[in-house]
Amino acid sequence: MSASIIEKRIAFYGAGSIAEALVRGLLAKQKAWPGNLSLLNRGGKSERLQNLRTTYGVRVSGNPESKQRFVQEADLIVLAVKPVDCETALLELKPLLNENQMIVSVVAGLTIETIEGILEMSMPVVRTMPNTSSTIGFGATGIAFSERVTDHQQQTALEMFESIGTVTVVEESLLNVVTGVSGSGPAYVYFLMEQLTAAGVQGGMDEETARTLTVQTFLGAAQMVQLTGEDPADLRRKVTSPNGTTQAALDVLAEYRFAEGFNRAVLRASERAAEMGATIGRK
Ligand SMILES: NC(=O)C1=CN([C@@H]2O[C@H](COP(=O)(O)OP(=O)(O)OC[C@H]3O[C@@H](n4cnc5c(N)ncnc54)[C@H](O)[C@@H]3O)[C@@H](O)[C@H]2O)C=CC1
Ligand SMILES: O=C(O)[C@@H]1CCC=N1
Repeated sequence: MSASIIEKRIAFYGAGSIAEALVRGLLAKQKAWPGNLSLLNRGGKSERLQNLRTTYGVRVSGNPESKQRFVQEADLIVLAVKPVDCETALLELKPLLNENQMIVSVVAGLTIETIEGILEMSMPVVRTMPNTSSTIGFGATGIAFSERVTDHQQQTALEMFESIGTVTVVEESLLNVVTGVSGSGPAYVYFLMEQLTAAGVQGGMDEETARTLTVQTFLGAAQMVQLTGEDPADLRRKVTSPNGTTQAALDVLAEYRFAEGFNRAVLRASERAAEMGATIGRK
């Protein structure tokens, strides 16, 4: 059997933000045919599903019968519902699955053991933590495989996520930390961008000018790290003239214990992933 992702039929169980990000990324990179992708949601003819069909040309369904058919026909089932909806979703999937298919979960905190426990069958399970930048091919995904995943299936899953960004294979126990760092990470970056723009506006700039300067600053800084290979701490020191403006700003951040707060925030996200995961299947 071919490992190539383009030949696979993929059913996304849950048609929310991350499912759309993955679909858009795969289609943009021509790693999937729209006719091989189905986006399945709860509820009948929702406006969201119709929009997804119109925008991407994919198959969509919120109707239990056609949802079942799309799942049964699929090679890969991407579980993309909120943690709170996982148990119900897995119980709906259970009678429809066979061992030649592969489950690819993107759910924060949900362990391979919990998935296997709810399904009560030995399916190949891939646990991942992508992020929404996958939409534009700049995703960062952490990935771990259950013992049942064959080498071929690993290649298929890796190809899927490599086509929309970088992929890092990790021990499953690290995936909650991956969630804190890169799964939730884009939100921290957007938050910083919001603050930088707002400060520019407060200083007297118009919104557009502040936003243009902010976006280019983030793009430039990320590219500097990637293209020079230099340590961010060294690059930071090069911006920071002794007793200059940057030092003055960093002193204020230290006064507000920004580093400590930020570190706590990321670790709290990881903890939260574990907490959410622990509630699944314990009803
Ligand atoms: N949004 C993000 O940046 C990321 C999210 N994730 C994970 O992806 C999962 C989904 O997150 P989002 O896309 O943000 O959520 P979302 O709320 O946008 O989408 C979830 C979708 O699942 C549907 N759904 C719920 N129960 C269902 C069922 N039984 N059958 C079919 N569809 C059902 C809902 O109607 C909703 O459209 C979460 O578990 C989250 O941890 C992972 C990485 C990044
Ligand atoms: O906020 C959340 O729970 C999800 C997981 C990673 C990003 N969004």
